Amino acid sequence: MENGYAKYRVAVIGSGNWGSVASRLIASNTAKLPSFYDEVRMWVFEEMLPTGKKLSESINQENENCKYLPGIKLGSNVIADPDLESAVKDANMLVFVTPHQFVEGICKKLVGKLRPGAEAISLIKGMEIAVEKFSEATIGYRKDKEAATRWAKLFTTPYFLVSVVEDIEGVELCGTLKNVVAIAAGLVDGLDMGNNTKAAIMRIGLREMRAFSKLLFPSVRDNTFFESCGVADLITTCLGGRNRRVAEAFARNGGKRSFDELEAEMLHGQKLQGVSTAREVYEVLTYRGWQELFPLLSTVHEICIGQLPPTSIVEYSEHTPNLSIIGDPHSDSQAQYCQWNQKLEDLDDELRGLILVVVWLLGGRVLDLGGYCGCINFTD
Ligand SMILES: NC(=O)C1=CN([C@@H]2O[C@H](COP(=O)(O)OP(=O)(O)OC[C@H]3O[C@@H](n4cnc5c(N)ncnc54)[C@H](O)[C@@H]3O)[C@@H](O)[C@H]2O)C=CC1
Ligand SMILES: O=C(CO)COP(=O)(O)O
Repeated sequence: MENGYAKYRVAVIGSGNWGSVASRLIASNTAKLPSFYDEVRMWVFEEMLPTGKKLSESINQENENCKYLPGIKLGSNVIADPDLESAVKDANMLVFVTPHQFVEGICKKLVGKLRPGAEAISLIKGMEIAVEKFSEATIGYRKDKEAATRWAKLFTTPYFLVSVVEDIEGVELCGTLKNVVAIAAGLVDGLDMGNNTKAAIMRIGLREMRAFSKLLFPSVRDNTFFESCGVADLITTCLGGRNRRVAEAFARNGGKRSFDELEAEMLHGQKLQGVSTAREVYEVLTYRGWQELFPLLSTVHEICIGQLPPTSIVEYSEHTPNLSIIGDPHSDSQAQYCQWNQKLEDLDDELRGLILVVVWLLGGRVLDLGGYCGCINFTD
């Protein structure tokens, strides 16, 4: 008996492409592991199929999600349930896997409806695992390694390796931000600029992902970007994902057809995350005055809303004098900052914080990256 529960009961909230894959994966484990109930309830956002049948009914009859994961059996212990409350009411392990724009509304409906002590995970990673090709993922956790390991057990199969990392914000931001970089990669493809340019965009994108994450959350670890959720997911999404594909079409059309229009036409109900994420990131950058530090992330949004042409994706670099300060504090060209940073790093946290505040009050530009490095830029 763990956490007061004899057994764990899993509900999956979402039944799109990844939601269906995740349900299948989990159900293959719950059927085998004695600490879990076999049944996995999958909440389905109800839709009418062209046949006139409801999606949830079709899934339960065919054991297949013919709209979002056709041709793959989910496992007889996956039960589709269009009623959110009923799908979660007995569960003590909840797996959230809907497009992020719907999460808030769903959570509001769940208030007061969950079992006390229920745990939840948000899924942000995944590849072609429904057909059992080798793949991997990362789970971020804060403090409770035992719970993280339990979640990893629920997902791990011989073809899907799951690691756990004590860096919840880093893992979350990797999954979020790489979709913006994937838009940039797709634009490069649509402009027929070739692999060297695309590799450069991916490198700059990864660097901005890391810098942005560390500025927002100083606890974020460098190593997280070398886990599956970082560089591996970035590569796969930039080579083959939906964001990349739709961005390529956007660039081929010279930006004349909107992302919304292309998404509806090309994805048949699946949702892009990169365009709305770019907008949300841009809001943070504008609010904090960080736009020029993150030219790639900023430019993607400005292209998406038609403020800049798709070609701008490769035209911003000359305006980026400060990026290396954050992305690579040890680069030769930034020696003066490094000296400052090294001195700051040697100080204890309180004193360093005090110095940074004083510099800020004197009008200097301060980037406090916590234990990693505190940066002062007097020249901006
Ligand atoms: N497909 C993939 O390979 C991966 C996706 N993810 C992430 O998982 C999340 C879910 O993606 P997918 O499962 O691929 O979904 P999807 O993009 O394949 O499907 C869209 C889903 O949204 C549902 N939906 C539409 N309107 C809705 C509404 N008003 N309220 C609630 N749901 C609504 C649809 O019924 C469908 O289930 C996304 O954040 C995505 O970035 C993460 C890893 C891999
Ligand atoms: O969010 C996703 C994977 O994490 C899905 O996006 P892509 O299909 O563009 O890779």
